[in-house]
Amino acid sequence: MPTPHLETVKMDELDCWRIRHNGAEVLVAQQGAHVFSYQPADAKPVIWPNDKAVFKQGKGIRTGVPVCWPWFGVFERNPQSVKAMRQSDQPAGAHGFARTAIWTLVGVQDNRVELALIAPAGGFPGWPHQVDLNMSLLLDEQLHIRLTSHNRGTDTVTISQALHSYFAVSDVRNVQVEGLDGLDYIDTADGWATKKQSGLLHFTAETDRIYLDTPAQLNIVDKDWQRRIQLTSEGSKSTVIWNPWTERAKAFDDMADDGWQGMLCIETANVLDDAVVLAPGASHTMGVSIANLPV
Ligand SMILES: O=P(O)(O)OC[C@H]1O[C@@H](O)[C@H](O)[C@@H](O)[C@@H]1O
Repeated sequence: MPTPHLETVKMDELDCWRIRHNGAEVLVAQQGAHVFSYQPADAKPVIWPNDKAVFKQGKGIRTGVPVCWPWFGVFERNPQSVKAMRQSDQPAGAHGFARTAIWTLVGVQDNRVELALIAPAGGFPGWPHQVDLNMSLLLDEQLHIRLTSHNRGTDTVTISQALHSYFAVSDVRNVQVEGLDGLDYIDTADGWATKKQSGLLHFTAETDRIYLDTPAQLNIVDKDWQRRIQLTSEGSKSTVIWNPWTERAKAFDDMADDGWQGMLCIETANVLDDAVVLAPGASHTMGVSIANLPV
């Protein structure tokens, strides 16, 4: 049963919950187990407040932390081992089906909420595997998000996935990302060319990159807002960094034309060679802890 820390709220068509702890607040939609707001006590929002986001059944929410699973991004760009898991003649939606599935609330304990997406008998439509998902949200001085995939079936299953987090920034042109220096990345906005990061990452154009062998800790340094968003990941060695910039932003009906300026996606991921292989009975947890710290 919900404790006083959890309250139900409705956002247009979607049932959602508000979690509160020591002045901090998180909002999560039942559809997609989708965190769409994280407001630490006495601070600016950490999640991008997109006033054009839509809360409709069957449609992804363009902010917060969409759960990309069991494939990431454009299906055809996934490793063959991930693509082989799907059995369907229908077009495959970008980022998989978990982000628009209806999850179940399975536990509430003080400042922790657990949601689950249990595979039906025979698996999911077009993806016939017995892999259950559990999402744990823990709110203390940070927000801790943990996504566990558990293979209950008898076949080995390979997935790619991401916690596709949209962060609020003062202006993406003025922030930097620490922790990537020297890493190889795939520049998907430049024909999937492999490149090497030199120094801090800053933003001057559309950015859509997959960083490989990423460390457990990355920081968004935002001097104008005098803050650092510290991301500490587990179970992930790849990170997607995305900002649509001017032209691509205009093509989205759920983003203002200038919305790209105030957002930055840093996506804790298991993609490309970092895809997860789940033997029968095996589990894998990918997570991120999000802290709002002074610069
Ligand atoms: O519009 P969607 O499906 O939510 O995807 C948004 C973006 O998600 C990012 O993860 C991808 O790298 C981008 O290529 C993509 O455009």
